[in-house]
Formats: sequence, structure tokens, C-alpha cells
Amino acid sequence: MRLVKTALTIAGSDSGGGAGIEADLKTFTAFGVHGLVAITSVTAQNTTSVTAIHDIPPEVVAEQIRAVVEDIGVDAAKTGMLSNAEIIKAVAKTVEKYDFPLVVDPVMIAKSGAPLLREDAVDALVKYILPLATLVTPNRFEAEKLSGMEIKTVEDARRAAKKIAEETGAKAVIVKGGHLSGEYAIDVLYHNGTFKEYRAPKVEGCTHGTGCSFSAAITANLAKGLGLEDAIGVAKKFITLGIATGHRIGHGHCPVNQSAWIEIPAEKWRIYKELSEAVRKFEEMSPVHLIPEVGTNFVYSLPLPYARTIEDVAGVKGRIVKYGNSVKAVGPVEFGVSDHLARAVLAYMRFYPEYRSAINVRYSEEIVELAKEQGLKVSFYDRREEPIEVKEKEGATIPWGIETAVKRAKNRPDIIYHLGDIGKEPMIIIFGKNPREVLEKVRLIL
Ligand SMILES: Nc1ncnc2c1ncn2[C@@H]1O[C@H](COP(=O)(O)OP(=O)(O)OP(=O)(O)O)[C@@H](O)[C@H]1O
Ligand SMILES: Cc1ncc(COP(=O)(O)O)c(N)n1
Repeated sequence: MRLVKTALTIAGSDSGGGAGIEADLKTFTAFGVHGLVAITSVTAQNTTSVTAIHDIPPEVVAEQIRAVVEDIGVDAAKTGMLSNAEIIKAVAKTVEKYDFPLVVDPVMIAKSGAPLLREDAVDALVKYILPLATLVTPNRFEAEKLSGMEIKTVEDARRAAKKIAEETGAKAVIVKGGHLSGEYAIDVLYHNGTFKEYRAPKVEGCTHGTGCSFSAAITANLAKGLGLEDAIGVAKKFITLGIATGHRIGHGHCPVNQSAWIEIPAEKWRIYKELSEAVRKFEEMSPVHLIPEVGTNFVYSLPLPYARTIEDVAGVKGRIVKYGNSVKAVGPVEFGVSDHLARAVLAYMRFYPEYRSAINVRYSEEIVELAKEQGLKVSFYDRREEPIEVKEKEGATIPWGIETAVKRAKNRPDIIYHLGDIGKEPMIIIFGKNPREVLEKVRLIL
């Protein structure tokens, strides 16, 4: 029995790795599905433009499909860029022999504006491929072309989805709302005579390859056995995260980040383990004199671009407190449990992205002097210099303080302290790349 599920993408290659086959394979991997490919066309492409297109002979496209279906087996398939009518006919003739679910992303024009489907091939797509589709995933412009209607609102999208399904014989149609105006990205599914909406807040981010990755995510989840509506629900979460966390590469439309889906949970687990271990070691050191009145926290953040809010930073729930002659973590390591120190590390990471961990300890002149003697770089900020507009903004003091201290220092400071204010205890914060490095600095001042 084959334990791993397989998904096949029949699509073009994007040398920029943002869309096409490359996006599909990364998406399949993110869902733990083994990816198979039938390449239809090789494009020379980056984030700004498509500069060459070389179509693969139709019989070679068909043979790639046959080769993998007959040996490995395909649990679900998708099509992307099909480029010309001959390839479309060859693909239709081949896939109709098999009974796997088929998601059709009717790719027509790249985000950068280049046509990826010949004008005269649209009819072939409608005639040969759409009748075989389990789901068709047009964006606004593709849906306008396929339905012959103008789409400006979600209501228009509903009518277009129904019309495309009824006229082409596709089993289901989802008209995507990425190109519609409004604060939500709303996709409208028409399936079994009913409508369902999928919505997510529109995010600022990277959108090259969204359509490819979205349809690949649906395909992967169909391969895993989810029903169509559930598969789309997962894909919607996946694509929203991928857009929000895209790496800003190239000079044009940056690509969706397909790894975020697995990288964030994996990183969170590593952070949890490393920080828990470091907290245990800190307890063993029993540094009672380093614990301030408000307690100590010890934090470790997700790397950028995933570190966005305090929810992305792990800390000790209830902080670390004095307990007789020892120190004790009140609760376990969790994400989103630190406020002040998490803000400090997020602010510090804006200048030094690799420095993701920090601990706060009691302020005293001796500790600061000792740190300097040990070769640690020290900087500070003065809460009395805080501008009024910063004071009035909730949660803005610490980022302002860290920025001020970082800018004041000639070199990267290992330690930043402040002398307190009315009702605010003075404090020292020690930064490091990871909890282990932070502990080494704590040892130096012990
Ligand atoms: N800025 C955004 N924020 C959140 N979701 C978005 C955004 N833009 C697009 N989406 C979602 O991404 C998915 C793909 O939609 P889109 O309309 O961008 O497809 P597309 O134009 O085919 O993509 P592409 O051609 O870039 O590959 C849909 O679920 C859509 O709602
Ligand atoms: C090979 C290939 N397939 C599909 C797309 C569409 O993606 P986008 O509209 O995001 O450019 C593309 N640019 N290249």
C-alpha cells in the first residue's frame, strides 16, 4: 500500500520560482503530499516579466502524465498554464482516461501582464478541459472571459460562477476575489447548486503565484481525501498566510511563501524546546539577586518575516520569580505570554534580525559595570526623554526606548537598560541570538 498521497501538476515552469510548477511543488510539499509534474511550457520569468516561452511538444506533455499515473498513481491533479490548443487537446485526451479529481486553474495572463494562453486556445480550454473539471478556479478577469460578464461585486462573482458551471459542465466553480475591491478577499464557490463564500482580510504582501498556490493547495487536500469545501477552506488559510509572509525578493511582484505553513509550526516547536531548556538552566543557576520586583521573563521570537506581533514571541507564562533561595518559572513556555519583553525583542530585531532572544534582570550600577568589564556592550534609554506622542500611544514606549538605545550605541549593544520612571522599576535587558547565547551573557555577570 502507498502511504503517501500524490498530486500531479500539469503546468508551466516559472524560472523565478514564484508561480507555475515551482509554486505547485512547494505547496504539495507543505501539505506532505508527493508532487508529480507534467511540464507544458518553460518560461524565462522573474518578478517583473516573462521574457521567453518555450512550449513542450503535446505528445511529451501527454507522455509525462501517462508515465506517472501508470507507475506511481495520482490521487488528484491540477492544471495551470496550458499555453496552446494542441497541449490542451493532448492533456484532455490523456486525463479523461483516468478518474482522479481535476482542479483547473484557467491561467491566462501572468501578474506581470504576459499572456500565458494563446487567445485562440480559450475556446479549446472551454470545450475540452472544463467539462472534465472537478473545480475551476478563475480569478476576476478569467471569470469575465469565461462568462462573458463584467464582474465588479461579489454578487457578480456569484452569477458568473453559476453561469460558467452551467455552460461548461464543470462540477464546481470558484471565482476568486483577489482582484475585487474591498477590505476582504472573498471567493465565491458554486457547487451542487449552492453557493459558499470564503473570506479573509486582504493583506499587504506578496501575490505572485497566488492562483497557482491556491489551486495546488486545494488539489493537495483533495489528494489527502478532504471533501471539496473543506479542501478550499484549508487552501484559503494557506494562501492568506503565504501572501502575508512572502519574502520581498526581486523588483516586481514578490512571490507567495508556501513554506510558512510548515515552517512556522516547526520553528515554534524548536523555540519551545530551546527556551524551556534554557529556563531550566537559568533556574539551576539560582541568580536570586538578578530577579527584579516585577519578575524576570525570558523570550525567544520566531524569525523574520514571521515575527510580527507579540503572539509570535515565546516567553514564560507568569514570569520567573524569587522562591526562597532559588528562582522559579511560574508557568510553562508559551507564545503570546510576554508583553514588555516581547515588544523589546521585536523592536531590537528591526535592527538586528538574527537577535531573537532576551531576558530582563534587576538594574543595579554594579551589574552594569560588571557587564562592561566583561566586554559586553551597554546602551540605555531615559524614559524622561520620551516624546509626548509616544507616551500617549499604547505599547509604544518600549519600541521607542530600544530604538533610542540602539541608535545611541556605536556598536550593537548586548545590554540595554533604563533607570525607570514614576511607578516604573529600572531594568536591564540582555539580548542574544538564541536563549543559549543570552544565558552565556548572564553567566558573565554572575
Ligand atoms: N491581498 C490579498 N489578501 C488576501 N488574500 C488574497 C489577496 N489577493 C489574493 N488573495 C486570495 O488569493 C487567492 C488567489 O486569488 P487571486 O484573485 O489573486 O488569483 P489569481 O489572480 O489567479 O492569482 P495569480 O494570477 O497571481 O496567480 C484567492 O483566495 C484570493 O482571495
Ligand atoms: C508558468 C506560470 N504559470 C502561471 C503563472 C501565473 O501566476 P501569476 O499570475 O501570479 O504571475 C505564471 N506567471 N507563470
